[in-house]
Amino acid sequence: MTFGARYAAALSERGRLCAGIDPHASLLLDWGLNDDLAGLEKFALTAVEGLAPHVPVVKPQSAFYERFGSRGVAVLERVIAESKAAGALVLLDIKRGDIGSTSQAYADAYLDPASPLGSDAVTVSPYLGFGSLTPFVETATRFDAGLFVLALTSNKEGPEVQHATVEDGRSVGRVMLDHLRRLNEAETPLGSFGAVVGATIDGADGAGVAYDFGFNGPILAPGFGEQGGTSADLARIFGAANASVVASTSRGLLRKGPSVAALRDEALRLRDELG
Ligand SMILES: O=c1ccn([C@@H]2O[C@H](COP(=O)(O)O)[C@@H](O)[C@H]2O)c(=O)[nH]1
Repeated sequence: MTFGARYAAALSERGRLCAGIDPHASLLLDWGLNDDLAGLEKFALTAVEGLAPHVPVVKPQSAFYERFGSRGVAVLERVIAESKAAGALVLLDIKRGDIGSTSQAYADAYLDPASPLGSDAVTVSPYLGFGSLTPFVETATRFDAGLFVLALTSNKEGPEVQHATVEDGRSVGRVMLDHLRRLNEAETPLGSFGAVVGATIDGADGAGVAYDFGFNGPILAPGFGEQGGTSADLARIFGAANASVVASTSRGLLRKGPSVAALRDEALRLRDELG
């Protein structure tokens, strides 16, 4: 089953919340844990226990595990395995992108199910040119995995690059969405090539022209919660494409811990709010 098909099924079964599992040092301390390897492990696996059985997608942010070196990465491997076992799709947030030959090694590391870090999907950066992502696209296709391409990010600095225009007048963000539209053409129920579009953006390019998010692919909307994005913003930005959006929250949700029940209850509350 393709990633797009698994994603569509997961959203119809579990709603549209993506749970970010980001072990910030400050959150570890809030949970009464030390900012060390044992604290990381306790935090991450508690979050998995509270969230992964209930949400369609979990999104561990690799940086927070890499902070602890190889032993932190071993914790990330457990987060991936245990989240999958709980029935969630794992979207590993790595934002990788490089020349093609190196991209192939990243794709092998993160998309091959036989790899210890093999995930259902990863975030990738197209800013070495969309074509540099070809090894990711081919590897994702081979393994029925997915990609989420940074198109219109949630941070305020993004428009400097993403609203810049190319020769034919399209903004860079629109060019990325058009590439995804081509990759997802004719796929049912949904293609496997998604976009990252912040829940914080205003929905239009620098010239005020609204973006068309009907590219037949999954959409990850980070910035929901802590960064200010709301469910009303999602409806306004995405219109009919909102049905393919998972709204991603990390800190806002994780602050409800360390109680497993409180994490679950907040995830279910947000799921209901998102509709
Ligand atoms: O445009 C983007 C792309 C990715 N992110 C990531 O999402 C989470 C957001 O965490 P919050 O605590 O809910 O703010 C984090 O892992 C970012 O690296 C993003 O925020 N914006």
